[in-house]
Amino acid sequence: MPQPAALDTLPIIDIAPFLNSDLGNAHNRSATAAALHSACIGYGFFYLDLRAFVDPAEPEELTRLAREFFALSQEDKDKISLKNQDHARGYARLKENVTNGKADNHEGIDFYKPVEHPDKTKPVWGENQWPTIPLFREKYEEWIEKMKKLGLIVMEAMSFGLGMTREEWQQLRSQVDDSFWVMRIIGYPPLPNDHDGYSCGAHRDYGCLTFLYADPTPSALQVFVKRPGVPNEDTSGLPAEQGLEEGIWINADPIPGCVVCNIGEMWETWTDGLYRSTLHRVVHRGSNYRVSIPFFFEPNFDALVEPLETISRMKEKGVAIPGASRKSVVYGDFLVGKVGNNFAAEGKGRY
Ligand SMILES: O=C(O)CCC(=O)C(=O)O
Ligand SMILES: [Fe+2]
Repeated sequence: MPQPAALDTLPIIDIAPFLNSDLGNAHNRSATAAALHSACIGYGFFYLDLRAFVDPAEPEELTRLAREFFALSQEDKDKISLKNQDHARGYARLKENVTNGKADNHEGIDFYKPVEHPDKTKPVWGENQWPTIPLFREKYEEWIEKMKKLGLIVMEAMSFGLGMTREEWQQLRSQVDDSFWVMRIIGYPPLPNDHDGYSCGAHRDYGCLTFLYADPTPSALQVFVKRPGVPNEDTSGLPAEQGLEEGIWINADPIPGCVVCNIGEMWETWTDGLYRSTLHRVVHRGSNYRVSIPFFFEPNFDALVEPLETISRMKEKGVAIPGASRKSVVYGDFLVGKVGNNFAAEGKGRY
């Protein structure tokens, strides 16, 4: 029997056992690794309890700084427009981002890993543009360093969950140890009833791991959970190939001390479809101005992403692997294919 929507909540996973190398906590590590594995198979989304890793005051300060930026005049915000740069790094106005052909009701700033020899005529190869608000850059750079560390920690925990050998983990680690990360700061005014689209339309994240901290606004981020037998009553705005999928939208409301984590499309290649990147969207109908600050921990720009050895072993053992949903790819080529279009497109579209 399908479960009623109210019972569906995402699992909460404590990353603490992977924060130090205390050999005594092998048991807790296995529990965390197993929880990650089943969350990736069942949802592609979960909460990560980070209380042992970050002080909750830190991300709160970041959303405060973000609000200070979004409260500036349009003219001042446009000073760091992504159009000054490579059309990816910088500020995008309200409705400038387009998902599934519809304008998203948000504004935001994107920062990418800095590159040597920047060239703003090349997709994603320009320079970051920082607001001049005091401490803005310093505080965000501290958070980026933390999220990069967290990315490697979660990846290592996932490698245990997938039964990878230590050598295989080192090989995977070498594909993500110079992550081509993205730090995104998003501001959402309330969604007007007559807006043709969403606060952020349904999409999958395309990379590796997303760590999303959001202010406490409830009922904004929604995750599409497959439920065979439950016809999706709300297919509007879904990508065309998803329109017939059976399932429900569940809320992923913020939990104090946690970030929401989801896996991107590169995991579909690594696991030959065992882990799937899950659709999500933002429908913010409340009356406040919502701020979220997702950090995208991505593979290295030149990483060749292809199915992992451990998946072949699972197949030999009879584990049902859905099969390649996407081809092996060099991450940077894949990324440029996604965001490079922004050069040509009228509206910017990330997904
Ligand atoms: O703001 C949110 O809650 C989600 C944003 C998101 O999904 C994205 O930027 O990829
Ligand atoms: Fe997303």
